[in-house]
Amino acid sequence: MRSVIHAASRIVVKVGSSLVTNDGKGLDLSALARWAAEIAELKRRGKQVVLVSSGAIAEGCQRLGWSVRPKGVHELQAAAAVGQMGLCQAYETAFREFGLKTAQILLTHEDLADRTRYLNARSTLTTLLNLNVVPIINENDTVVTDEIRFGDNDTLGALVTNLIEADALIILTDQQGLYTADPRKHPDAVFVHEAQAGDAALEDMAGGAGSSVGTGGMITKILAAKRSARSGAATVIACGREHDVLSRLADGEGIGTQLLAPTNRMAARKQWLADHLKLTGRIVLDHGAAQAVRERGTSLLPVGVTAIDGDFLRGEAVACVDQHGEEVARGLVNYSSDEARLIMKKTTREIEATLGYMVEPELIHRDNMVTL
Ligand SMILES: Nc1ncnc2c1ncn2[C@@H]1O[C@H](COP(=O)(O)OP(=O)(O)O)[C@@H](O)[C@H]1O
Ligand SMILES: N[C@@H](CCC(=O)OP(=O)(O)O)C(=O)O
Repeated sequence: MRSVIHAASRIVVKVGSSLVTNDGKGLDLSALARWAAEIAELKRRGKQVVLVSSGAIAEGCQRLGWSVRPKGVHELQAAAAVGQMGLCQAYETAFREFGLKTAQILLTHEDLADRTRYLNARSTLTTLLNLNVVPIINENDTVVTDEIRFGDNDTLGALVTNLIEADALIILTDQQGLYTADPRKHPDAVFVHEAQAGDAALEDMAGGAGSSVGTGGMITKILAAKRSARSGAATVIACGREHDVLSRLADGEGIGTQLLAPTNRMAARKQWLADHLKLTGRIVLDHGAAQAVRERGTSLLPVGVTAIDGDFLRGEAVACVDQHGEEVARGLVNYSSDEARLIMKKTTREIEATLGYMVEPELIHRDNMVTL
């Protein structure tokens, strides 16, 4: 098995809390120095690298002298604020050794869910890459509330992979990769060298976090691979403690678990829609409309809509469901929920007569829609 990393030119590397903080015992500075050396080597080979690093909360707890991770959101946020300083200082120092500049980017779910902020984040990241800077990304833990958290950085890594249309996501963790079951609990579990990202069988193999330091476990890594595959990016899950892991992957060595993506790449705009986690409403389609959207990817006309749930504005993202409540598609609406309620079930000709104007004949244009 030859590693896909050999041919990848833009790579997102995610390092988990369990590695960065040496199982919660403060930042593992020697590990950070090793990854900096390896990333510098990848850059020397002409690859662009974005680093997604966890560890702020664990480092913050260490600095605050808290031996047990607190449960309260505000304590966790305070710990993240303290720890993020340490994390950035450590990376800045480590990369400076190799003449590389770093940039801190803290993202929230909302930054990637909003079209304008998403495009801004993408432009800033690609500008930094063109300036030969290593962007170091973490979740903006201090401002997010529970409902909108990525929670684990595997999901964030996948969204960043899609955001910058990277060729590959490398998730470094404390295991060699994916096993058929959690090796901490099942020592006889078998190692999985290669699979298709999105294969449902993988989700059954993967369990939760093995330590009290990590948050997602293997399941979030498998789901991150599935998400990254939507933009055509492959994912490699490998052990961050393995000697020269990144350079060996770049040499083509088949270490870790390789999760392959289909070769056709979804257009960036549709990809963004698929990642648009925050939906503001629901549109119920009649049988014919659901079939047309599902099978032929057509635009959604008001005439095919039987109900509107929720309050949304023009341009917001909504789910399109069939009569059984099953999600068929997601898309950006051309009309607000108030307008949509007035024009649903009506033909194109009736839109202007009802509203006094017509923005577009479609409620959702197919260019702004992704079928699921
Ligand atoms: N099928 C599996 N294969 C490998 N590891 C698994 C599996 N299921 C659960 N795990 C657990 O997932 C852990 C890695 O996830 P996590 O602790 O969240 O680390 P990180 O901080 O790197 O994200 C492993 O230590 C392991 O115990
Ligand atoms: N943003 C958090 C990281 C969350 C987390 O632990 O993620 P993971 O490394 O996937 O287990 C932090 O920096 O502490």
